[in-house]
Amino acid sequence: MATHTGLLTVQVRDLVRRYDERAVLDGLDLDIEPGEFVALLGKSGSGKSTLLRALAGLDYDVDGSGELVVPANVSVVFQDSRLLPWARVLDNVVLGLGGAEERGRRSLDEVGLAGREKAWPNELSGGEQQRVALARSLVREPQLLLADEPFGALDALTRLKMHALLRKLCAAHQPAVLLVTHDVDEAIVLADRVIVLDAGRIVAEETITLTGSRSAADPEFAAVRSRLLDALGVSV
Ligand SMILES: Nc1ncnc2c1ncn2[C@@H]1O[C@H](COP(=O)(O)OP(=O)(O)OP(=O)(O)O)[C@@H](O)[C@H]1O
Repeated sequence: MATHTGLLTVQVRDLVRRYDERAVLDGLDLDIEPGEFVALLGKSGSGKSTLLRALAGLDYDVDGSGELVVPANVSVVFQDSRLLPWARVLDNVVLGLGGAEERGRRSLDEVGLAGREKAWPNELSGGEQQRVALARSLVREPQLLLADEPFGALDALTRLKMHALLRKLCAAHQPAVLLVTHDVDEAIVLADRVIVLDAGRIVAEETITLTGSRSAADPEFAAVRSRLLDALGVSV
């Protein structure tokens, strides 16, 4: 059930989610403030997508318990764009929002796709399709944006462009964000706070105080990366 608190955008207390009696989330606590960008790292199978699905309300049939407060207006972006292949780009963006064509056009302009309104999804590159998915999410002005490895399938150069775009969009729309990623550098570049999930709980947290373009060459960047890799059990 979705509830809006006004104080915190997300409030998770003692969240448990089980598959076949195995606790994948094991008493997890998490707060996200309005407009805060949180990146979630964790080994494969640590429960990142399970947490995201719980926040998105997409796991109503899963066994578990705990307190979960999320806003009413949540958008989700996945690794694949999940556009409807039989609907043109603009129609995908405004799907279900009667009479929102002008807003949809503005959203497409914001993601750099002005002029592509009438294109079919399969006429776009993977990166362009993810831009449409972002436009579709943000045109709804969500209080919370959940993103599950949204750039995971893109090449390195396109990823960098998408990082810049996402930062710009978040500055303009100011949703709270929970971004699941495997990429430690992506987490540091984008987030206000990076958390690490292990064995169903948050085991490490870094508040990112780097300013400007957040260069990996910055010694502070390297120090944060090293602590996060440590928490992930990766020795370098
Ligand atoms: N529907 C399901 N039925 C049974 N087990 C599941 C189901 N969904 C997830 N799991 C299990 O829960 C655990 C956590 O899965 P989850 O997808 O949340 O991990 P993840 O951290 O997102 O992994 P990855 O980084 O590989 O995407 C895994 O062991 C997975 O096999």
